Amino acid sequence: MSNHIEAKMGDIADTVLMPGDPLRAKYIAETFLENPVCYNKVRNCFGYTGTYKGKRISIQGTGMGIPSISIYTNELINDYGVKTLFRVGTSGGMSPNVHVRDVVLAQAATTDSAIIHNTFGGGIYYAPISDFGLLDTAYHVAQDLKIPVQVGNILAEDRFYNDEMDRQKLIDYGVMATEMESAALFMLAAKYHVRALSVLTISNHLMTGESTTPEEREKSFNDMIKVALDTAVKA
Ligand SMILES: O=P(O)(O)O[C@H]1O[C@H](CO)[C@@H](O)[C@H]1O
Ligand SMILES: O=c1cc[nH]c(=O)[nH]1
Repeated sequence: MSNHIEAKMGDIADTVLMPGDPLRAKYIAETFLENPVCYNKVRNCFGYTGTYKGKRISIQGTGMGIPSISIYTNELINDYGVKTLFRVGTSGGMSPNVHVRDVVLAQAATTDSAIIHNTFGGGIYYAPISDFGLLDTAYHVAQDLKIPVQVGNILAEDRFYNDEMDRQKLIDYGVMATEMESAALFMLAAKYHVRALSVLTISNHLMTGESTTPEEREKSFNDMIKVALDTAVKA
């Protein structure tokens, strides 16, 4: 048991998919895993372990934002020995090159997070990046599955509602889409020498106004999940 997860040691696999929405964790476990067992209901941040194509995999909801995912990432790594972490989340499109329902592999996560800056202090602006091995495998898994993916820099921002961000400048510098967690996931994975990747689905587009329904955000986006699960099996 850790501060926010009631699982016993050994209940959680060494590879974990991490959706922000705990109900998406339930959906993934019940839809994709064989023999899913729920190991966590603390704060309704559901966690499940089962098998996928013979590999033991866990799915852990993380809640929204860098403070919340940082708690689960720290505890999964340090209290349960997790070695490979995939965020599977929704993301707001920014670049005109991405569209609703597209899958994005986050190569790096630009951020305005004070947590990241305060970790280093001074004039350091740390560049959180995903694990290249996972990124490479996910890219080729997606090609094999004939699921189009875009790879590149995303934004992990502290505020969902943020009308002060100069989004056009970020787009001009190659940032494709925004979400709220990947920078912390990548930084903590680097700190503890484990592997992390974010596989995202564009749920809405901030510049064009395209959108999806809350039900679709909870229950669909199966392409993203298949890419993450098949990468977990191969990586
Ligand atoms: O769909 P999830 O994984 O929660 O991710 C995105 O959705 C939430 C905002 O609605 C934030 O957590 C953001 O990163
Ligand atoms: O953080 C997020 C996630 C999805 N869509 C957004 O606009 N922002």
